[in-house]
Amino acid sequence: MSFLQKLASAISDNQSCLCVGLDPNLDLLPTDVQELDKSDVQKVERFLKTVIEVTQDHCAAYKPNLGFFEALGSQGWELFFRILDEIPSDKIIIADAKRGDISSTAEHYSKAFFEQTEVDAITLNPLMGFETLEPFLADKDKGIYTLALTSNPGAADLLLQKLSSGQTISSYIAQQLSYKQENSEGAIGMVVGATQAEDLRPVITEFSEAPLLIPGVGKQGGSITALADALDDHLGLPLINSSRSIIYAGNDTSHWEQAVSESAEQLTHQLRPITKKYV
Ligand SMILES: O=C(O)c1cc(=O)[nH]c(=O)n1[C@@H]1O[C@H](COP(=O)(O)O)[C@@H](O)[C@H]1O
Repeated sequence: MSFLQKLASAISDNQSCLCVGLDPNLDLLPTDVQELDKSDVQKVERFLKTVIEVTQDHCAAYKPNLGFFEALGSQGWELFFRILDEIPSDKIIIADAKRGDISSTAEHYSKAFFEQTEVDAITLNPLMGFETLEPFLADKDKGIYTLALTSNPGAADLLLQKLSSGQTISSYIAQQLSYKQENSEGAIGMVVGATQAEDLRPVITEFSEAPLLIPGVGKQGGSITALADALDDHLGLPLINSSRSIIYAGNDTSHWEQAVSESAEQLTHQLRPITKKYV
């Protein structure tokens, strides 16, 4: 099944465009997990397995962020593989790795993620130029999400700067990606921040069929209403990511698993005006 077919099925089967971000921070684990008589890696494993178990009825995708696994050392990398095995096979899995390097290195990043793991997609940084994306685009069963307009304040430092044409760098990236998609097997998507709703439209208009990965709702404060408005004419399927507001939702309660499940369910419900446009 192609990446785009799998993405469409994952969203329609779950009636949800929610992507649960797996960002395991040792300092934020629920108290009863922190108090387990186990190693840090074992605690994180227990935590993430439970998060996946209690959220899988309410989401279309999971996005493990490699930084949080790499911070646990070599065992963290092994844990990443075990966590991938826990994710149901009908979910989209996005490795949030934000890689980007010269082509010969990119070929190895592509092998590392697309041949050695079961992920469906990877996040990429296009700063080194568009040819660096090519090694990830040979297979129609795989997708890339390229940073286009990030959710953080620093998006203003570069991505929202204007070129002499008057176009922002974000819009230019989107335009170039749409040209690249014409000659690529793999699916090209874009990362755009929910916190940037007012600047989103000119960017996504340049590539209206792009699947979107949209972080920034929840802890970063992006508005779902403003996002729904900005996505009004967009054709590509969106995945809306939230990490901390879901996976640490239960930290102040004794039944944290239930709070995690409820927060995923609630966000899926809040995203309904967006989801129903696409299913
Ligand atoms: O590529 C990403 O996923 C990403 C891009 C971006 O512009 N902003 C952004 O927050 N992210 C990631 O999305 C997640 C957001 O986490 P929360 O703010 O906890 O929902 C983190 O894993 C970030 O690294």
